[in-house]
Amino acid sequence: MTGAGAVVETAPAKLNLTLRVVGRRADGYHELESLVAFADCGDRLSAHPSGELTLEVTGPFAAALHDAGAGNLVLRAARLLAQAAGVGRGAVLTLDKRLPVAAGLGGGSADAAATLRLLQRLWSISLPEPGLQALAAELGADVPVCLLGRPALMRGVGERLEPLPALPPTWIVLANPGVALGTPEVFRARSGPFSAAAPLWATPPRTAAELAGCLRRSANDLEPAARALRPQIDVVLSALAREAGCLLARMSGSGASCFGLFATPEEAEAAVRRLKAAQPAWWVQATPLLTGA
Ligand SMILES: C[C@](O)(CO)[C@H](O)COP(=O)(O)OP(=O)(O)OC[C@H]1O[C@@H](n2ccc(N)nc2=O)[C@H](O)[C@@H]1O
Ligand SMILES: Nc1ncnc2c1ncn2[C@@H]1O[C@H](COP(=O)(O)OP(=O)(O)OP(=O)(O)O)[C@@H](O)[C@H]1O
Repeated sequence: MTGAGAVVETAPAKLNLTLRVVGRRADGYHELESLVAFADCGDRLSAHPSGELTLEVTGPFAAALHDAGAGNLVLRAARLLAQAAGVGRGAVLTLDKRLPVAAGLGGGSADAAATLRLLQRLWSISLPEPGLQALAAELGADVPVCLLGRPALMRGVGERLEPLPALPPTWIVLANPGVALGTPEVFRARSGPFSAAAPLWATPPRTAAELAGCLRRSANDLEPAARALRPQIDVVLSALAREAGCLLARMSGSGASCFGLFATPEEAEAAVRRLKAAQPAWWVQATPLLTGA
């Protein structure tokens, strides 16, 4: 329930459909080339007008979020926006945490981006797009793409975004084995040569099967390091790949969440039923891909 004057935003899960690590900057951050898209499931954020800035976290993954205080990305985004826009007001914020935490689905980044959108509405302000994107980049590498919120080719450390034409209708099964994995740990553990940048496709894919075919030409370069740190990822990937109709199984971001690509909701939902029965402790969801159409 949201009361009078409340505004609501969704914070969709981010998927790295491909992720190439193409270099490393002098400051230690890695240069990436990643096809990013979003799933139609995520956290929910609501806000009421108030003089103070407060945050309450609810939902299935509230307890997994160790920092619901000042360090939370929602409050950091709110303070940054208020400062940049010269706003003296606050908000009573409620975050319904439905995405697993430290899971490769960009939950915190999606929440930060949703906060920027939500509070602009609540405070009746509209920052110019470049200024807003700069605030997003200050909050985290994945926040700019979450602010864009549509399929995009992400380069640099996440600040160079090329919006893409709509992707074909596709169903996603998300699976997380219930083990957290921190992004810095995975980047530290990555070894081996950097990938070369590569074109995504000659012509945009028209079906889920064609999309899977294009994605197969790239990988998630963070997968080997993440799998070595959390062997449960191997179990998730092979379980997804065995499901009837699964066109591609891959890890998202720095893990440990993985996704399977399906052409139909029936196949995706049947896979979820079987995976939940076999692995009751996993978080498993079927959801459409947000195609950007
Ligand atoms: C792996 C991805 O999720 C792919 O979309 C992102 O690159 C990570 O995005 P994020 O979680 O928003 O990352 P940040 O919170 O900015 O960075 C966390 C840490 O990950 C490492 N990091 C992050 C991004 C990047 N391109 N290179 C890095 O080496 C850095 O050690 C950094 O201190
Ligand atoms: N609102 C938030 N939601 C989730 N995590 C948050 C939030 N605010 C701060 N954090 C912190 O951010 C860290 C990363 O959490 P998040 O769920 O965004 O990871 P992730 O899904 O692996 O992100 P990415 O895909 O961007 O690497 C955690 O250590 C978490 O405590």
